[in-house]
Amino acid sequence: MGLLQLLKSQFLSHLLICYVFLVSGIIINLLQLCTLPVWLLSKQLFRRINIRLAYCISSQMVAALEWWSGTECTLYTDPKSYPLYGNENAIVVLNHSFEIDFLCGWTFCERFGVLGSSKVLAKKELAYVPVIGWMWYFLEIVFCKRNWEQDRRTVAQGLQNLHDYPENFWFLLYCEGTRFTPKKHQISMQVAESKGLAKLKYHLLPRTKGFWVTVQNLRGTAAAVYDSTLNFRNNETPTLLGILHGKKYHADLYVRRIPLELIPEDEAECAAWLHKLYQEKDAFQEQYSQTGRYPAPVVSPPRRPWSLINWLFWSCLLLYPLGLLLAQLISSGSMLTIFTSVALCSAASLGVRWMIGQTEINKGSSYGNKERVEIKKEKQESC
Ligand SMILES: CC/C=C\C/C=C\C/C=C\C/C=C\C/C=C\C/C=C\CCC(=O)SCCNC(=O)CCNC(=O)[C@H](O)C(C)(C)COP(=O)(O)OP(=O)(O)OC[C@H]1O[C@@H](n2cnc3c(N)ncnc32)[C@H](O)[C@@H]1OP(=O)(O)O
Ligand SMILES: CCCCCCCCCCCCCCCC(=O)OC[C@@H](O)COP(=O)(O)O
Repeated sequence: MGLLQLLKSQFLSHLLICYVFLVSGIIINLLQLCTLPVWLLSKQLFRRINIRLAYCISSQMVAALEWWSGTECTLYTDPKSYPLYGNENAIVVLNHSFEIDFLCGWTFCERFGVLGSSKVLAKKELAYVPVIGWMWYFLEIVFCKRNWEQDRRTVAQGLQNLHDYPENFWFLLYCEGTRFTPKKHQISMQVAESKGLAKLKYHLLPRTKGFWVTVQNLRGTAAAVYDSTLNFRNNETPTLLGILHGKKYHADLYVRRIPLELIPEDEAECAAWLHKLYQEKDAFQEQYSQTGRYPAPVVSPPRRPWSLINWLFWSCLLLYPLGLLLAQLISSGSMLTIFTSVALCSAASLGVRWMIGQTEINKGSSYGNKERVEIKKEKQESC
């Protein structure tokens, strides 16, 4: 084992990375809070400042993926579409089977210069996650309760607000609505059967309402849908903990650019279009699992140094005072102070472990786990 590999496997390294992420994140969240009065003076200035502050947080996770774990991300796409990536607003549709799929998405955002402004239709629970969830408030991320009756107005309003967004953004939509598990797959295929839809092998049945409302509300704002299919080589199941331990993965992303005008306006036609898209995505997955390739050439953008520079900046800024504090603590010899410091470090470490838990599929929600009869019963009870 090399020295670097040894360093990556050490608990102390992980503790320091988490410390930098958590403390810098909270400082940035506080700075974001201070930008609120700017909204009253200039909404666009507020947005531009918050794009940059958000970049300082999300790019730390990208740096962990690209520079700490050395994970490689390969893009397969049509070379004619390539120059448009990062230079237009787009709706990204991505399969939802991996714990770090969002992080690979962020990596591509970083490489095409839209990381700070990237958006997602996120479940409401994520809004309460410190650092990331709080950062999202200031980025005008659209949250949903995964209950159409409650979401239809708020989601449409959130999307309308993005009409005059001052910088290019990608809006990520996981149409499956939840991470893939064998049980959720089995239940969603029962729904597909009952609706006379073709069965999917690698995806859950897509939820069509969020897609339709997104396309309708971003017409004139977004130029295209980027249909994206992500896989990892060697059947790996990557995790955020793996990244933290410096494990290297290799992600392959296939992107097709579909102009927004090609998507039907009528709700039922739009839903049928999405179901067809997922059948095509399923075929790409099948091809990938058989051949390890997608039907497009490799046009990979290289990783950029900015995420690493940002990470080194925050590390230097926060590790220096930590070192001084530790030295003072040890020389003070006060057991109470040492005990309090150890307790604080443990609490911070547990806090980050809880945040990482949010990305773990086995700790995922029960959404999509229930039979249709149960859902109907719950909806009737809540009425
Ligand atoms: C060049 C490079 C290109 C690309 C790079 C890639 C990506 C980078 C881009 C951006 C990155 C940005 C940010 C990333 C950072 C972090 C992201 C992290 C995570 C956040 C993700 C989430 O939180 S996912 C969860 C939330 N999102 C969604 O749920 C979206 C999808 N859902 C919907 O659209 C839903 O319709 C809804 C949420 C709007 C409403 O929910 P509801 O449950 O009420 O849905 P429906 O009305 O659709 O459901 C009822 C109908 O569904 C049928 N049904 C019942 N059971 C099932 C089942 N198990 N499966 C499928 N369908 C089911 C039911 O029969 C109902 O049908 P009807 O016919 O009666 O309507
Ligand atoms: C520098 C690195 C330091 C590591 C710090 C860890 C920080 C953790 C950040 C948590 C980010 C949360 C994003 C979670 C995205 C996600 O994957 O959400 C799941 C939902 O789609 C669907 O949920 P479900 O229905 O439960 O499958």
